[in-house]
Order: sequence, then C-alpha cells, then structure tokens
Amino acid sequence: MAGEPVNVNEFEELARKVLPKIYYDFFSGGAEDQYTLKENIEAFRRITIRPRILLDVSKIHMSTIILGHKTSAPIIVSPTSSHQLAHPEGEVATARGAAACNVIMGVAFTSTCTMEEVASSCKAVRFIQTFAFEREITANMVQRAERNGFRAIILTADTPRLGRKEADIKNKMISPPFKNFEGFISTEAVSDKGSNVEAYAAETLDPSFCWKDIAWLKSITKLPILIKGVLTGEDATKAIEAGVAGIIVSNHGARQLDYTPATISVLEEVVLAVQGKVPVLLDGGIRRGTDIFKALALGAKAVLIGRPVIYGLAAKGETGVKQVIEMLKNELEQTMALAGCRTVDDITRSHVNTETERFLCRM
Ligand SMILES: Cc1cc2nc3c(=O)[nH]c(=O)nc-3n(C[C@H](O)[C@H](O)[C@H](O)COP(=O)(O)O)c2cc1C
Ligand SMILES: CC(C)CC(=O)C(=O)O
Repeated sequence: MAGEPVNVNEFEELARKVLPKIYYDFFSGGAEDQYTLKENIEAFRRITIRPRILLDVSKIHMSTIILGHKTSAPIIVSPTSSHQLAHPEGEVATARGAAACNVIMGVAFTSTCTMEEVASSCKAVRFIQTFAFEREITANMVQRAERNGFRAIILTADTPRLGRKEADIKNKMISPPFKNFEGFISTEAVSDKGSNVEAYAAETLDPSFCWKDIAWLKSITKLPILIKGVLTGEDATKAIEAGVAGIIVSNHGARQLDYTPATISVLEEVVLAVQGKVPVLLDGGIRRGTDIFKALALGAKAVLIGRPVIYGLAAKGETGVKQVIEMLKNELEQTMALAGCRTVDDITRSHVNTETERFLCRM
C-alpha cells in the first residue's frame, strides 16, 4: 500500500507490518475454523442499499443519544483487551482518540492500563466491560467503575470459558499483565508451555453465572447494564425480563463460538423481540460507513468497532485511533447524503434489501 491509508482495511495492513506476528494473530484471529470471522464481513456485502434521490442533503446530522449520552455519531469503541500489545500507551491512547472524536469508549476490564489510568486520561464517556467473573472481582470492578465516573457496565455474557483461537495456542501467546486484577490473582505474565490467556480466564471466570445473577449485579450498582453477546430473539426476551438497559448483538468478533451467524444476519430477529423497550446495539465486521448505515437500517441504535480501532492504535497510537473513527464517520456521512438521509432517524428499514429481498418489489 502506497501513501496514507484511505480506509480502515488499509489500517489493518499497516498494523500487520508494525506488529510482531504473534500479536497480529492475537488481534486478528477468530475461533477454530474462523467461519464466523469471515461471515461477519461477508454478510454485510450481501445487503444492498435502497437510496432515495432529490432530497435536501446539504446538511447531514449523525449525532445521536445513547443511554442519555449525546455522541457525535452512532459509533462506540468496542471493549477489547491488551492494548499495550498494540502500542505502549495502550487504552489511555485509545480513550483519548475516542474523546477527540466525541464517541463513547468501551473499556475492557482485561485492559493493560488500569481503569483509574484510563479514567484520568481524558473526558470520553466511558463504559466498563466485565465478564461473568467471580463475585468478589465483579464487586470490586463495580465500586471502581462508580468511583471513576464510568457511565455503564457492559456484561459480556458469551464467555463462560474462553473460545479456542488456534493461532494463539500454536504461538504460545502470552498475555500482558491485566492490572485491574491486582490483589485477586497474580498479574505477572508467566511464560511457559502455552497461551496464558486461557489460564487467566480459567482463574477468574464463573461459568455458573446465569440469568438470575443479573439481579445480584443490579443490586450492587446503580449503573445501567448492557448485555453483550445476544444472538437470538429468545435471549433478547430474557435480557429484557432481567432488566437490562440495552442489548449488544455480538458474537465477540467471532472469537468465542465458531459457526454462529454473522451478527448483522440476526440483528432484526433481536430488534423484533425487543420491541423498542431498550436500545439494541451491534458489533462484528463493521469496516465501512455503509456497514453502519445497514445496521442502523435494520434497527441498531449504534454500532461498536473492535479490531479497526486496535489497528489504528498499532499503526499510529492515539492519532491512528482518531483517524479510524473519523474515517468511519466520514463514510457514514457520505452514505447518508447519497442515500437521502439527513439524520440517523431518517434511516429506515426500507433503505436496505437483505439477501432474501434482493428481487422483491416493494411497490
Ligand atoms: C483482540 C480482541 C480482544 C477482545 N477483548 C474483548 C474483551 O476483553 N471483552 C469483550 O467483551 N470483548 C472483547 N473482544 C470482542 C470485541 O468487543 C467485539 O465484540 C469484536 O471485536 C467486534 O468485532 P470486530 O472486531 O469485527 O469489530 C475482543 C476482540 C478482539 C479482536
Ligand atoms: C483476555 C480475553 C478474555 C479477551 C477477549 O475477550 C478476547 O481476546 O476475545
């Protein structure tokens, strides 16, 4: 690739060049056959856009409100772990990039900077992401999130145990210390036989955590809870019954259960089950502004971006994060103008054709 990147896929190329192979494999990889990894991207390509012409698109407004927070665009940085493997400034640089773009920053509890370091680094609206950890770890996370001004908790519910990423197993991938666990488990990186990410997960996750335990989590915090990892209408209904404030349609960037469908393929099922009771968000495979437009047309309130943000961070630190988010914002703005949508609320179901609707006449 010659010159500056012109889209987020080109940031992936830059990241691949600067990162040691073992880390690039960790960031880019998916579980087992990586069927879902490809499908997350491919499924967007099968959806086409139904534009409307001759509307006044001289001004486009992308701003929206997510759980009461105004953001510049329906884009959130997805919580991902281990940013210091991409860049020495880690999650602090990512959060600053998000703040500069006025979008919400999802911070993983398995971050390499502490929650406190990220909180004091910038003014981004921040959501903390947790797994179904053992209760004392969760209680500690909740207290620190509230003390440090995090605005919501994202409970990732698709990880009762870690998915099998075979590249990490082969590479004997060693995770950096996850400093937020200090006092609970050893945060030293131990290098011996294999990937130690799995050992971390086994030591901290509570695989018996289930729907009723959300009541416990709600009892120890006033923060709204978003549940991440919903892929069916059935689970969306259970999530509403459990009293969550929002649902994230996600297959964990294809890193957990392989052969789950692309998230964009199941978004509408979830949206129909939720019946507008809480916002539905989506992540997985968003690489273009047109992808964001398609997700909004199928009912998402906003999307979360995982790998492209990490690639921006690896390539150029905070500046790279900012550039990746700005690129996606610019592409969304362009898509809205060319499709005849002045605001995000103007984007409707009739602005896209899914695969089964390709030859459908709507008139
Ligand atoms: C390297 C990496 C680490 C991740 N770590 C976490 C994590 O700690 N917690 C979590 O809920 N999701 C994690 N995810 C999943 C992302 O939040 C998100 O669901 C996924 O990356 C979205 O897909 P995309 O990468 O295609 O945008 C991780 C994803 C990647 C690629
Ligand atoms: C530390 C890991 C559990 C982070 C994660 O969720 C992932 O790598 O997909």
